[in-house]
Order: sequence, then C-alpha cells, then structure tokens
Amino acid sequence: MSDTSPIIVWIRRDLRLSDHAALSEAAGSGRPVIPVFLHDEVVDRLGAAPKWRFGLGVGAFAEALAGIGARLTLRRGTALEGLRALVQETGAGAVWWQRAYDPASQERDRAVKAALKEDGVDARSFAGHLLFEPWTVETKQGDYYKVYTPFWRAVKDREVPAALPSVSELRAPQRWPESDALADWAMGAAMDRGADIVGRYVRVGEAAAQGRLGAFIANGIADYDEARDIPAEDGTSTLSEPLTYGEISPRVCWHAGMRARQDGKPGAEAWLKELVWREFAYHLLHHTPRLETGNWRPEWDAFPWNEDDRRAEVIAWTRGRTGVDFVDAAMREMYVTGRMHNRARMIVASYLTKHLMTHWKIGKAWFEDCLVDWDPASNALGWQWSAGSGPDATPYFRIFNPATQRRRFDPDRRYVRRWVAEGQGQPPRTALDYFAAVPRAWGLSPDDGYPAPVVGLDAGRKRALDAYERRDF
Ligand SMILES: Cc1cc2nc3c(=O)[nH]c(=O)nc-3n(C[C@H](O)[C@H](O)[C@H](O)COP(=O)(O)OP(=O)(O)OC[C@H]3O[C@@H](n4cnc5c(N)ncnc54)[C@H](O)[C@@H]3O)c2cc1C
Repeated sequence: MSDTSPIIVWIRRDLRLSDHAALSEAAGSGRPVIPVFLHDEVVDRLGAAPKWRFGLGVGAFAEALAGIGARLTLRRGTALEGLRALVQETGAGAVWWQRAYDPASQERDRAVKAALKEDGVDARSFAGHLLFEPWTVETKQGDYYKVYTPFWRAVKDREVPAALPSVSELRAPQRWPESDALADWAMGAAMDRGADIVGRYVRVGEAAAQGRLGAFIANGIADYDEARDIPAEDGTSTLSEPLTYGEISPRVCWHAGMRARQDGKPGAEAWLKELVWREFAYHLLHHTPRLETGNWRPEWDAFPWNEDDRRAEVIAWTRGRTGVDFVDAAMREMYVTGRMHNRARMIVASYLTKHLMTHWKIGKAWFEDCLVDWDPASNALGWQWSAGSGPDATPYFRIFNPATQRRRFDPDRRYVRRWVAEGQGQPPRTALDYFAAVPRAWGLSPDDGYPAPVVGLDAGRKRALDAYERRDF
C-alpha cells in the first residue's frame, strides 16, 4: 500500500515556490505537505541584519504559501527536537529539505538526518542552493579546485537542468499543526534604530527577486562589464540578497544569463562568471571548512595581525569615521542599506587588513552583523581573498590605495557625496539616513567635522609592507 502520511518540508534558505525540488516532489506525491520553518540553533546564531532580513523573508514566504492555500508552520528550538515533535504530532512519514553547505548547517543536517532515519522517518535532502554540488567538480587528479579560473573552465559548459515550475497547489493535512507567531520571535531585536532605515532599501520575497532579475537582464546586463565597477551606478543585479535566502534560485539566474549571452548581450558572460564565484566560494567552504574560521593558508597564523576590535582605528572603521572618504562612504552605505558595492567591499577589506593591519576575522564579523546579503561562503572567501590569506587570493603586497581607487571609480564623487554628509551644505537623504540609523550611544551628528585620517595612507601602506617583508614564511 502506498504511503499517504504527510511530508514535512523543512524550509531554510529556500524561501520560494519556484524551482524548489523538495516542495515540487512533495506536491507531486499527492500526500499532504506541511511546510515548516524552524528558528533553530543555526538561525539563532545569525548576525543582527541577516536575522532581521531572514524574518522578513519568512513572513513573505508564509504569505506566498497562504496564496496557494497552504501554511507555514513556525517552531522555535533545536532542529531535531522541533522536527521530532512535528513528526509525532502530524504522523508525518517524511521530512525533506534542500541542502545547505556551510559547516554549521551541514553538522546540524547530518545529525538530523541520522536521527530521523533511526526513527524510521524518510529523511531526504535535495539540491537547489547551488548550480553544482561541491563534490561533483573535481580536478583531473580527483582533488577540489583551489583556483577560480580552472574551476570556471570545469563548469562553464556543464548542462544545467531547466528550472522547475512554481508549485501552485499543496495538499493540506487534515489538521494544520500549531504554529508560533513570527512577530513573537522578534528577529529584528538586535537592529536597534537601524531596522526602520534599512527597511527602506531591502526588497523582500520571490516576486521582488524575479522582478529584479528581469529588470537587470533587460536594462543592466549588457553594460555590466563596465558599470559593475562604479559604486555610484546601479550597474549590478543586487541579487545577492534574494540568493542568500533562496528567494530566487541560482539556476533561474543562470538560465537568464545564458539567454542574455545567446542574445549577444556583451556583459552576460562576465555576469555568469560572478555567479560561478558564488559556486567557487561554496566549493571551497565545503572542502575546507576552515575558510570560515581560520587562515586558509595556515602560514598566515604567524602574521602579526592586530586582533583587538576595541582599538580606536577599528571602531573608526566600523563607524565610517576613518577620515578616508571612499572607505567611510562604503561603511555607511552598508549600515544604511545592508549592502555594499563589490568594489567598495574590496577597498574597505584591504584598508582594514593592510592599512590598519587588523585581522580579517574582525572585518568578517562586522559584515556578518551588518549585511542583509550575508552569505557564509562568499563573505569568508571575500575576506580571505582581500587579506591575502585565502585561496586564489590577492597578494598581501598588493594594497589598494583608497584615494587612487576613489579617483578612478568615483571620479565625480557621486558615491562619496551620497553617503558622507559632513562638509556638504545640503547633504542628500542617504547621507543623513546614516545618522538616523546608528545607535544614539555613538554620539554622531552630521554637523560634526569630518575626521582627520586615523592613519596616513602612505604611512599605513608602509607599515603593512614592512610587516609583510619581516614575516618568516
Ligand atoms: C570582503 C568581501 C565580503 C563579501 N561578502 C559577501 C557576502 O556576505 N554575501 C555575498 O553574497 N557576497 C559577498 N561578497 C561578494 C560580492 O561583493 C557580492 O556578491 C556582490 O557585491 C553582490 O552584488 P550583486 O548581487 O549586485 O552582484 P552581481 O555583480 O550582480 O553578481 C551576481 C551574483 O554573483 C555572485 N557574486 C558576485 N561577486 C561575487 C564574489 N566576489 N564572490 C562570490 N559571489 C559573487 C553573487 O551571488 C551576486 O549576486 C563579498 C566580497 C568581499 C570582497
């Protein structure tokens, strides 16, 4: 006799109805489907902005499910306890989910799968957060890739299956399980005054993500090659935010990029390559979980990084008060919007790890707290790449000069003026938003004078190079 028990679909970073393998397969089974989101040990550890933004995404996804007559059940507690309780309450015979690839999620998922199987539950994981499962891309020697370009060559012509259609119906269980109220979780509690401000800049949910992709393919991708380096331009897709919560799948993005390439849009190949940087980051994190926690090149453990995050220079960096206008504009952009332009991320990361000789882990942790597009793999790789301690990294002696970078990539100061209020008679709202978003305890006002540089650009560069030359590895 075929199994008619409900299937629990455990929703995580896959807040979408389209191209969702676990939901599609559950819908097609004809069995009742109970979508569940758990505020579990992994969600609990998220930084302030990503946790808040995740909460908005969960709310939007619950509405999307309601739109097809289903419900999202919310529970708080450890994943295994939460799922076991739901299996008991609903008589579910299966718990399905889409895979995650960061070490904390993988550890949780392995334990959950083993325990549920032991209980006799059909515990199953599906692909969907990546284009290529990290273990399926191998060098000729059977090793993982440590350098991006050969990784790109290995995957660029692979067949990527078409995206799955949107799920339009789920069979309801006889009785829906009790659910927590999302508001009671207060996922934005650590955002302080920032939530109201950042809330103006985020775009939440699957429909918004698809709209964003459509607009980028129609109007942005053709010029992507040139425009993507200019932080004042709207020259990139900004899809990192919905991608990290799975409001859109990488497969949908990939096929849209491929079609644009076939249509002869010049920037399409460069954009596809960026999607593959995301894959590469997960490939590395999967094979070398230390990417998140320690120097990927262990010899860097001997480098005299400064590890004190209470130093005045580091506090100035986090608060956008270093006196280096490009760096400060970028740090404020992140505080206000929850995002930072990629060129700016590279500059502030270089400045912190080189001019301020501060350990990349401190910068990584600040980003983890502030970015609404925080992604465990891309953030870790971005920091180690910038610091020189990572795979395929920029060499430590290549030190971005933020002043030269500003002249090159923000020649008319549009970006700096957008974010740095001091010294402007009538600062734009964006620049003033910063002062409305930061904690009052920081005591900042747009009427303050703009600070002198915390370290001279030449002096900081020399200090970093001297330390690098004195290293004994
Ligand atoms: C120090 C540092 C920290 C970073 N932290 C994050 C992070 O937490 N989350 C995050 O998503 N990206 C991170 N990045 C990578 C990159 O800056 C962002 O992915 C990019 O700015 C997102 O903007 P977009 O969506 O408009 O990208 P687009 O230029 O439109 O690119 C399309 C997609 O490709 C992927 N992508 C682009 N560049 C990279 C890259 N360098 N590495 C990995 N994937 C990439 C993203 O998924 C992006 O959405 C970091 C980079 C650095 C240098």
